[in-house]
Amino acid sequence: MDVMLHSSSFLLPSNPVDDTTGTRYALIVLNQSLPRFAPLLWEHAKLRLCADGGANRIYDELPLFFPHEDALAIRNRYKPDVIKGDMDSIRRDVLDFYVNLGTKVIDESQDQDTTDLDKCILYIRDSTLNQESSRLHILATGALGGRFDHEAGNINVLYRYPDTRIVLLSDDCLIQLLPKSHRHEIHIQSSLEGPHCGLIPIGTPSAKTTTSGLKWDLANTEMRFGGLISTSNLVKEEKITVESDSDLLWTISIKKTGLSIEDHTP
Ligand SMILES: Nc1ncnc2c1ncn2[C@@H]1O[C@H](COP(=O)(O)OP(=O)(O)OP(=O)(O)O)[C@@H](O)[C@H]1O
Ligand SMILES: Cc1ncc(C[n+]2csc(CCO)c2C)c(N)n1
Repeated sequence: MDVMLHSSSFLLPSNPVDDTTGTRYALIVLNQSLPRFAPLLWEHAKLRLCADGGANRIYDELPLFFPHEDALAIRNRYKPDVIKGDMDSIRRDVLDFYVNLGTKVIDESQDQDTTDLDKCILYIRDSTLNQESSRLHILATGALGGRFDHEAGNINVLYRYPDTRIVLLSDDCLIQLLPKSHRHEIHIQSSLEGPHCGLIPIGTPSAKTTTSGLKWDLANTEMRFGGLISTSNLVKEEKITVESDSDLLWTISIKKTGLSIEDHTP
């Protein structure tokens, strides 16, 4: 079984690991408050999308990260490549502003069966930047800590596209899928993330999960809702390994320190 490597090095101001592994990112801004590390993710990303009302967040909140600079200059500098969704949340003034800047707008108001996040994932998967030899890793901000139906829809996207590397982010934590098809090695950026973490068998129960590097490791342990699931676990080592007979969600806390704008402004 192949090993899949995971690292939250996209949270690092400079990206030495990704410079060597060549990982390329696409960013999706959802319609919730921007996390404090939004400018950093923006700079790392090769492709930047706003899901419908996410564009309002870029317009309204990005200038607040740069209180000493002109708001218009910031809005011009942080231009999304694409705004996609059912367009029921983006404001008219915001839409007009980005259309004038040359952002591509894709109105899919006819599709009321998939979420705006879904629509953005499909755009990235079909993008010419998403080459077979080097797939884009997708980071989605504002995915957690809001309305529960939206959160569940966001998590469902991880299961809809299990072959696409997607990380859901909030200010406080991140979530990603660990497909059962691989063994997983998670390299912990201990200055930026942890120690709280969890392994959650949300889609289907797991008869056997085995881990190393956690305070409460699992050894061929069963996990299921209604029984044991691994919440409030703690990272003990720099490398965590996970092997399971089910797809699992991995979640880890993001530290409050070391990720503010002052720490990375070029
Ligand atoms: N409170 C929230 N919690 C988590 N994710 C959210 C929340 N609000 C929005 N999102 C995410 O941002 C995307 C765009 O948000 P937007 O508000 O434009 O959606 P929407 O389709 O208008 O939602 P709705 O009509 O259900 O309120 C959503 O598809 C969802 O992925
Ligand atoms: C069973 C079922 N439940 C809810 C919706 C509604 N819905 C799901 S995604 C979406 C788009 C949000 O931007 C909307 C309105 C549906 N179509 N089918």
